[in-house]
Amino acid sequence: MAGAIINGIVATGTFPAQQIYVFDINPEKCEALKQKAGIQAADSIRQLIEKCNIVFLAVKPQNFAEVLTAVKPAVNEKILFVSIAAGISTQYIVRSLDCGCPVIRTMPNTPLLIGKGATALSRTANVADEDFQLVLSLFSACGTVTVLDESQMNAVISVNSSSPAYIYLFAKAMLDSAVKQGIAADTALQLICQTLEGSAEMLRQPELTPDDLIKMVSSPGGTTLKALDVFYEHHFEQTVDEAMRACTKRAEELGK
Ligand SMILES: NC(=O)C1=CN([C@@H]2O[C@H](COP(=O)(O)OP(=O)(O)OC[C@H]3O[C@@H](n4cnc5c(N)ncnc54)[C@H](OP(=O)(O)O)[C@@H]3O)[C@@H](O)[C@H]2O)C=CC1
Ligand SMILES: O=C(O)[C@@H]1CCC=N1
Repeated sequence: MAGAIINGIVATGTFPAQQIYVFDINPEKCEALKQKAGIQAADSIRQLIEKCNIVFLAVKPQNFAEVLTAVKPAVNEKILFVSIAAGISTQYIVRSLDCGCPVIRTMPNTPLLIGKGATALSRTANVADEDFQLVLSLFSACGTVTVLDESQMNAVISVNSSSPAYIYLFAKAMLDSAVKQGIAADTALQLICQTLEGSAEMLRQPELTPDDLIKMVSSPGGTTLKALDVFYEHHFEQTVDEAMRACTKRAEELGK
């Protein structure tokens, strides 16, 4: 994800590459990011903290304790932290650093790689408006941004951030079925992608609800109703609800 964010920021010229530093515990990944995006590499977390006044925390939630322990000796209240980690609260970051640093908690998604991300953000009360606007502009350079209360930041993972995986799974299942029914995979993929894009655009029409849209497709006595019958028989909506709640539960566990 760090790579996706850096590439987005550099590609859109939102921030000069020479002013961006990266540190990854794996020197090869660090070098690859440096070469690909034309940015600088720091030798250690400490050096990174000393060079930067906005620090993105982009490690897995399981690595947060060790990273914050390494950050703590060099931290000061002027550094703004931007976390992209699932489940990690701003309170946890502030408490671990034992410093009243401003913190922005974000939840981006992988379509950010192609400038089509959807990022949710929340902030601690001491984040300056101009700093928040700057971080909003970094993410909005690679997609849309939505500001939420932090209390919603675990649940939103299931909505925008883990959800690309459910959509890819659905697309894969459609693709497999299309191939089994004799349609060439590349043809089916094009049709599925255009259908997903078109359907998303239809969902954006404020006067049409998802139920209205389902009705528009479902001719009486026709094919769609037969397909929907199978989905309902297999409790499709309940399955999606259970999956999204499992996602949120895992975020809560990761934050403990
Ligand atoms: N993937 C996604 O779609 C999304 C991910 N996120 C969040 O982004 C974060 C990163 O996820 P993702 O990019 O998938 O994970 P990755 O494992 O790909 O990236 C994290 C990187 O941090 C490195 N790392 C581990 N420990 C340290 C350390 N102590 N100091 C410096 N670097 C370290 C890892 O190295 P190593 O591999 O050796 O451990 C790895 O290269 C997570 O918190 C996740 O919740 C948020 C939204 C979407
Ligand atoms: O699977 C994960 O934990 C991360 C967070 C959201 C998307 N990927």
